[in-house]
Amino acid sequence: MESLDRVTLRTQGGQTAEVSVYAGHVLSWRNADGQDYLFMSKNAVFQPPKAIRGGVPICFPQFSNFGRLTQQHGFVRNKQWKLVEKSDWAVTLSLDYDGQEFPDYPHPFTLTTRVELCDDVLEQRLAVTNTGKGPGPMPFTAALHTYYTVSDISNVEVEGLQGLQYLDNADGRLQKAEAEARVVFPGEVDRIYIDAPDTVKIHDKGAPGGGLTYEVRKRGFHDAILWNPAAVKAAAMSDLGDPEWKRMVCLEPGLVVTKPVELDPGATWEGAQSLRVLRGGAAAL
Ligand SMILES: O=P(O)(O)OC[C@H]1O[C@@H](O)[C@H](O)[C@@H](O)[C@@H]1O
Repeated sequence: MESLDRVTLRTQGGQTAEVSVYAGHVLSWRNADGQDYLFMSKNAVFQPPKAIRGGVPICFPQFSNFGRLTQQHGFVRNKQWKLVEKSDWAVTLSLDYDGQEFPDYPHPFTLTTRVELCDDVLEQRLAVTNTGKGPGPMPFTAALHTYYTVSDISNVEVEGLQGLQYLDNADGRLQKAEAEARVVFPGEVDRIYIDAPDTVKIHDKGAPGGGLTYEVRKRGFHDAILWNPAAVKAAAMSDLGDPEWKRMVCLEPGLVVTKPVELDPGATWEGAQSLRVLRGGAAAL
């Protein structure tokens, strides 16, 4: 069995984040009381090449089936990455792809992720360089597939998506308009919001201590995916049991539909997300 090397980041205030070298994957983000803001399934499998169910899987060079690969969400979440550098509060990991393993993706690239923990903010950057050793421009889609811990999905409202167009994965990818100021989860929700704003908030009214808000800021990623599988789909997932699906919601900065990227040889693209937890009056529940 390959080992799943982990790096632990710490702030002076006592927050921690664990990052796995396998998959370049943020596994946890805990406050000083040990509360994990990122959901990790009890049934998650930490055995390469399985994708890890929870934390922040990186979907690249393809989100879902938006691309030519047969692997849902691409292949970097199933690969061993390299540790580039680390300090108490930041880590950089990278993955080199030589363009050989997947005939449908003959584009060599270097992918880097940097995770920084600073006071109450977790920042994650993703950068990709087309090495120029493949055939011309490199097409890709991507997402930071972030799983948040919630008290119960029935307590969750997502703010910032009203008026946007979205592709409804739970309804044949029909394009629809979001009418709600606060999106709720009466059943399966699996949507790609097109050209989403750079700040979206997840309100969890049932979180201990009077509720909390996850403030998700993104840059470089134009779209945002919102996902909760609900009972029927969750039952079909061996690494997400019942009632665990009630304790998670995914909000994923994505580069999927708006302005698809064709990265020129030698060029670099960079995107990032910055996560913060608001409580009390700041949470505006
Ligand atoms: O089971 P996976 O491959 O990790 O994917 C989980 C989900 O990821 C979401 O981003 C997709 O929108 C869903 O359609 C998908 O089911």
